[in-house]
Amino acid sequence: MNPYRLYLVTDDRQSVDTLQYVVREAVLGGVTMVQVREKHGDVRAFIERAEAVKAVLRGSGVPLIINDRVDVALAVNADGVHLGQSDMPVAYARRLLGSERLLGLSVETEQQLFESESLPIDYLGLSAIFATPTKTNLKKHWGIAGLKRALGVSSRPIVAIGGINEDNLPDIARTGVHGVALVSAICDASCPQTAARKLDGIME
Ligand SMILES: Cc1ncc(COP(=O)(O)OP(=O)(O)O)c(N)n1
Ligand SMILES: Cc1ncsc1CCOP(=O)(O)O
Ligand SMILES: [Mg+2]
Repeated sequence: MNPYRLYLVTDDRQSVDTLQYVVREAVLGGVTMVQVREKHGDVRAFIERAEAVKAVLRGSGVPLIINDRVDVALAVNADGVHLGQSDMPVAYARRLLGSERLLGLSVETEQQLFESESLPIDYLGLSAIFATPTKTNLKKHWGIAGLKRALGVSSRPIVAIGGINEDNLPDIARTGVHGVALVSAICDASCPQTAARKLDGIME
């Protein structure tokens, strides 16, 4: 099973109850991986919210990934970490995480894409495919052409992220990309389960 196919990234503006509801429903709808992304609270709140998601995921077989923070991932015994270009360097993270946990890295430029080939990571987050209100401090929009180029260059699984929804997903899926990561298309949906199921159907 490809764990990257439909990758939910959580919305840190949602309450813990909503967070748990969204994750539970999204898993029922076919999400294959969940990342807890917290950009505003303190580390204590991050751990509490990660534990809340972990409780929902227990027994589902869906891996729990922590955004940005290796310490939080270790504290809650998560399945992996997703790092950005200004987070802990991946060589340090890999040493702390060991070889079993998943380690993902955001790639925002062609240069970073080439450099990533020699890094001890499991997958790349190609950031961002399209403009998105969810994250506005983006270096570049790869578009479909950039995604195809990256797939031709990288030997690692690629997860496309940024502005992806059910309207543009068919074009992305046709590139053969390993997975797509989404925040608003699932977290803001009136029924996250139905949304995830539709997106999963398109990825198939
Ligand atoms: C799967 C995935 N890909 C890219 C990102 C973006 O990470 P980063 O560039 O570190 O930005 P923040 O998410 O930390 O704002 C991601 N989170 N997940
Ligand atoms: C975390 C992140 N990294 C690059 S774009 C993005 C946000 C994706 O959110 P959405 O799926 O709502 O566009
Ligand atoms: Mg980050």
